[in-house]
Amino acid sequence: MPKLDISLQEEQKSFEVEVAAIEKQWAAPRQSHLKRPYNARTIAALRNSIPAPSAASSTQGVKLWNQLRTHNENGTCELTFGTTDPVAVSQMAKHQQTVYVSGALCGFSEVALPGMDHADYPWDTVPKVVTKIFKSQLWHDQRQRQFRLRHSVEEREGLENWDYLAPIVADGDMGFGSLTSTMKMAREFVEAGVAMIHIDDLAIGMKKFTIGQGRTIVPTSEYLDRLTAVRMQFDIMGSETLLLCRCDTDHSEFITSVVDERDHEYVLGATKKVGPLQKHLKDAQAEGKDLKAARNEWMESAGLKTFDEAVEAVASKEELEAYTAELSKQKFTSLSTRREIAAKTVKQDVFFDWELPRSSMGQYLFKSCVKAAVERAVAAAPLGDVTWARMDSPVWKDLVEFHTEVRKVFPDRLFAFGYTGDYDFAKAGFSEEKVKTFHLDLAKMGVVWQVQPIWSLQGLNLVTEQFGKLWAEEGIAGYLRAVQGPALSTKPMTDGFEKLSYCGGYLADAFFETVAGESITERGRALDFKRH
Ligand SMILES: C[C@](O)(C(=O)O)[C@H](CC(=O)O)C(=O)O
Repeated sequence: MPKLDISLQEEQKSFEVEVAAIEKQWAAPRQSHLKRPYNARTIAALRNSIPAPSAASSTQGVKLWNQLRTHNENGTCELTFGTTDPVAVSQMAKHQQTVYVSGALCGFSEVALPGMDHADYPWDTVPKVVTKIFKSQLWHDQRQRQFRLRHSVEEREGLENWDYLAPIVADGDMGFGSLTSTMKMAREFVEAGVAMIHIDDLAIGMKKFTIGQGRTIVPTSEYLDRLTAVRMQFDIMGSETLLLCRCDTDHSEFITSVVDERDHEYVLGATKKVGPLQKHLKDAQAEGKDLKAARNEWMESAGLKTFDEAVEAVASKEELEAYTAELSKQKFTSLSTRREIAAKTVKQDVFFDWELPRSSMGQYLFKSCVKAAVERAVAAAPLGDVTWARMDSPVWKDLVEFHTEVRKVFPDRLFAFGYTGDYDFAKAGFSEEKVKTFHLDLAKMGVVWQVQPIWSLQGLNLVTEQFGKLWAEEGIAGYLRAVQGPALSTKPMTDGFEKLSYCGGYLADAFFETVAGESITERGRALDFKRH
């Protein structure tokens, strides 16, 4: 094998040049808000000796960044939706600035074995869909450009000119494994041309949106490690790709471990001297009792509380004040320190055991609240560009609290928000008027990117069902009335077979012409002009 033809001095010099370039990129306005736990020298040494294929992702990332910053300045927002279909994406170009590739949708329509969104599909499923979508965008961009440029400058004035290259935002779920799988996934996304990916704090295999029970988050430290792994991979590739820090802390019921003291405030323990939950369940099983009922019975008997609530339950007013005053001297306090403070400030013994309620898989019970989500979002913010606290329902008070509190620490923070298909706005107390301005009210708090992630599931299902009925009942007459007619007469025209432009006929002709000369397509075009 030939050796690299480079002297030691040249090698060192090119390394120093690379380090300087990285430092310059990190200091530029696009990235200056990011704080890494590593330095440019470490990253430069982790790079290949030729540039990584990240140009498209960088271009799209910067484009998205500028779009979002502009929305932020104007108090407006981008409203997009999720799809995995290139045809749908081509129409989105007319009304949306961005495209969302949803993991849930990929899990329904892009895998051999579909299923409910438990993020249980292979780790490269979503990156592959991004590849498909981005290539389709490039194709539309190319065929539109070629179509336009075969016309004179004057003629072009009246031709469509859409921005087909809408930045793609994609679902990276929880990173799909350890640090190296998270890095591989991030790399595939960048190579696919993604503009932004989101990474959440759910435990692997613990995304449960069906029965609700059992949604589990990882410790703050593990969440930050995931985000750092993605950031590092972006840096190794020198890409400008955006990282959206999503946290699913809202309504999570468990946490996998108590290794990080930042989470201790929210872990629930038994405050009554009961036996362990697992033993109670085993006994119930042996006796043939209903396990769900047995679990509920145990939960009620255990007096579940956080440590602070346990203190509050036994302390006098003065003792509680002394406890709280001592506690507020530091930002995060571990359980053992909390115990020490309680021992000093509260006369009565505080019984609290977070081991007793642990699940059969070892999870601890977690009491989710907006404050916990805010703390995670604040800890994560320096690693990413945008923040999203996924919420199960649109509780306006919580939304205001979350975004206001994060902005107290990061005044320019950009946020994302996801509308799930079954949000019950009426139940959440919204009037019709308030729903109408909901997205704009959110935008005023910096929520500049808003997505209906699963439109393809709810919307496309609905449209397909309606069309299926019409077609079965009315045949071609129904088709002409409800589909072909409006598609051909809508202005701007819904792409379909418009002058062979949308379907790429002229682009294919251009390839033939370039290779074999004009004559090869003459007959075909003559026929085409007759048709239109
Ligand atoms: C955004 C999401 O991650 C997705 O996969 O599309 C889902 C969507 C949903 O459940 O509506 C999520 O919010 O977790």
